[in-house]
Amino acid sequence: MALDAHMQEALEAKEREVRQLAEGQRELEAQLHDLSSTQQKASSENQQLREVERDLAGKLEDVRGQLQVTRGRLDAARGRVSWQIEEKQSAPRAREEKASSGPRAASPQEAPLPGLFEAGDDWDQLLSDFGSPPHQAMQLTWSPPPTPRDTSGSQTPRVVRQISISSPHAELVPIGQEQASDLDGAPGSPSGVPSSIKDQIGTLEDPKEQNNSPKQPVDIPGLEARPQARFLWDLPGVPAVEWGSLQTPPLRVQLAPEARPPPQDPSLPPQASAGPSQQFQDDQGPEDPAKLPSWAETLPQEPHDIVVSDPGSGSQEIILKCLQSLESVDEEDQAGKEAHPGGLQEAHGQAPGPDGLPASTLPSPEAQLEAEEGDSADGGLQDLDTGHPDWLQQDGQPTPTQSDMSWAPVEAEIPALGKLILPSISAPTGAQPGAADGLPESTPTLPIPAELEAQPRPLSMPVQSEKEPDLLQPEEPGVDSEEAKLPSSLGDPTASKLLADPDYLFHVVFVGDSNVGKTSFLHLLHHDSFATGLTATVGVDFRVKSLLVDNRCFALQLWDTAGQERYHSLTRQLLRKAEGVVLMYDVTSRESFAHVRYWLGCLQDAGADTAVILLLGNKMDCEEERQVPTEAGRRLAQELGASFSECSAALGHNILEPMVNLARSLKTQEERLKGSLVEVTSLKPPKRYGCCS
Ligand SMILES: Nc1nc2c(ncn2[C@@H]2O[C@H](COP(=O)(O)OP(=O)(O)OP(=O)(O)O)[C@@H](O)[C@H]2O)c(=O)[nH]1
Repeated sequence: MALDAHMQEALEAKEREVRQLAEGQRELEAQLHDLSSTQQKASSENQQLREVERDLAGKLEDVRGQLQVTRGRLDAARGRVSWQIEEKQSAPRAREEKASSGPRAASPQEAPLPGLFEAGDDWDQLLSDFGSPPHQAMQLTWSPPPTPRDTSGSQTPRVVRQISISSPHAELVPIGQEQASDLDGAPGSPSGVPSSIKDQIGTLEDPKEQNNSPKQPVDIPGLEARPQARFLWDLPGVPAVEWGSLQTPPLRVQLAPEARPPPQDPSLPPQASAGPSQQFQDDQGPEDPAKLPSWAETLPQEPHDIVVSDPGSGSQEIILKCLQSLESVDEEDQAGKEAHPGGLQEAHGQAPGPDGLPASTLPSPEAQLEAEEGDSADGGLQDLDTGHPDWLQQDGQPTPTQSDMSWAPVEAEIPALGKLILPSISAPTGAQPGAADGLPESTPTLPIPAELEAQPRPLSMPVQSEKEPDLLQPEEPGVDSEEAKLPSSLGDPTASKLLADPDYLFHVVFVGDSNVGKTSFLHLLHHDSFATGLTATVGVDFRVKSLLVDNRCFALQLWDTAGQERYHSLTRQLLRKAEGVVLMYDVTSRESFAHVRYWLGCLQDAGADTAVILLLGNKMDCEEERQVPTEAGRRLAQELGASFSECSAALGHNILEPMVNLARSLKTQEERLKGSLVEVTSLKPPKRYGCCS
């Protein structure tokens, strides 16, 4: 019985436990239910949040796109407005200058356009700046900003090249008249620069000083008035024969003055570190505008002249301005052509100012490119040959032309040139003492332009003076001098003929991130010297390189674009006409390599699908800092269907060879395209005429 009673109690206790457990289970189930409903709510909220996020991202993207468009428009508007302001201001300024006695030194205060091209531009502020008349007369010059060295500021732009554009005309004639009696023929002294001008450009006569001095904008009153001036590609009514013809007055070469560097402005951004390239700049000590290249200008006296002061930048300023006024130019140009074939002032409704170039004189790059194409179709390639003196260096002895006889009277006889061929102009040996004399590298130094590039009609490019020591050819590995060479001499009739009538002309655009070395590469290609302290490219620049490859003369019009983002829209414009594209990256910068795809996208956007692409990794001399293996470059090139090469602009490795290969590829591509064109046309049914015809 006792056992039964115990059992009974135990059973009851168990039952109680079971009941408690069941209750606990119910509670837990209830909690679970609560939790799952909470979870459901949370997940639905999550879902909503995700949708909202997606919405916001889309809107953000839209806003970004709009911002970009707005930026582009502001950029274009800013360019136009600044030009218009300059034009308005230039007339009174010119009068002031005439009234003032003595040479007018470039004033750093008045040099830069307000805030132009600064990274942290407040666009509204800029526009309002442009909208309100400045207190000081603005001049057609951009001064380089002071360049305090700060290696930490890698994103800040390097010194912006100084730009000066004016349109001399009215006062060029007296200058030209003075010229005959005012040539000193001294090395480094440009021919045809009247003493008055020389006075104003101060240190011009001393080539060494020229090398050691910073580039300064110099306002030469005598070179500013040119009511009818038009840009090179836009010279209606100008007989082609006038350009480069030996019947025309000789080119006048004007070396820019070398002046003191502008006072340092602490508000301006420090110069960006160039990464591995720093070593080259460090050699120079604290960078100052002295490293900016000295410059030269050669002006054809008739009938339209453009003065561009920026060594090594060729037509950069002109093109930049053209691109800035892209939107308005076509109509205005058209109107101007109808109303006033000699110039575009009327189209703008502006009185011709003494030194102002109306904005309408700035054709779009497209117009320019088309003009060039038209010209080449019409009259061969004469106008595209810059007369670049590369071919003069075959024997290491530049041959002077009529234009530079006063510079280097002993060098050679004046070659007989084809009537449309503007002679190449070589600078005297003394023009760049640094390279030739073996001056220490620490001499401030930008490669002094000793080459005068001439752009004949209608590309009446300013002629630049830059020295071209004969370094490249011998150093160029892998390039057979028989296969790839520059025409030897203007005195050589074959060379002259080739230059006068190249077999091929191609537009090649160099693109790539800022600092990868595009300008350095091109500088080396043209001047056979590595340019230290180069400034960041502004807008675009172009030169023509003549190459003799496989017994064919190639004129490569090489466009150097600015890697800085603010100029990408300009680059995209150029890419539309590109036949060849050099996608350059820096082997020490993974980022620049990654951006190759971005540039390729730009190329595709521009519709230049048939362009021949060369992928070029620069700075291969910086092996220690290398971030992009050669193999990666090769693979990418394979993927893109591009040719590939690595080079070093600093050492001069692989400079000419890739260009030679590119020329060959361009030729092949052109032949291929021509072939397909023929096929298409031959498929056309013959024209049917009416029964009466
Ligand atoms: N070590 C080394 N430095 C180089 C080489 N090529 C160029 N640099 C340096 O790289 C820097 C940029 O060169 P740039 O030629 O101005 O570069 P870029 O691509 O034209 O730049 P943007 O004009 O801004 O587009 C300069 O400081 C050059 O001295 C090279 O082959 N080796």
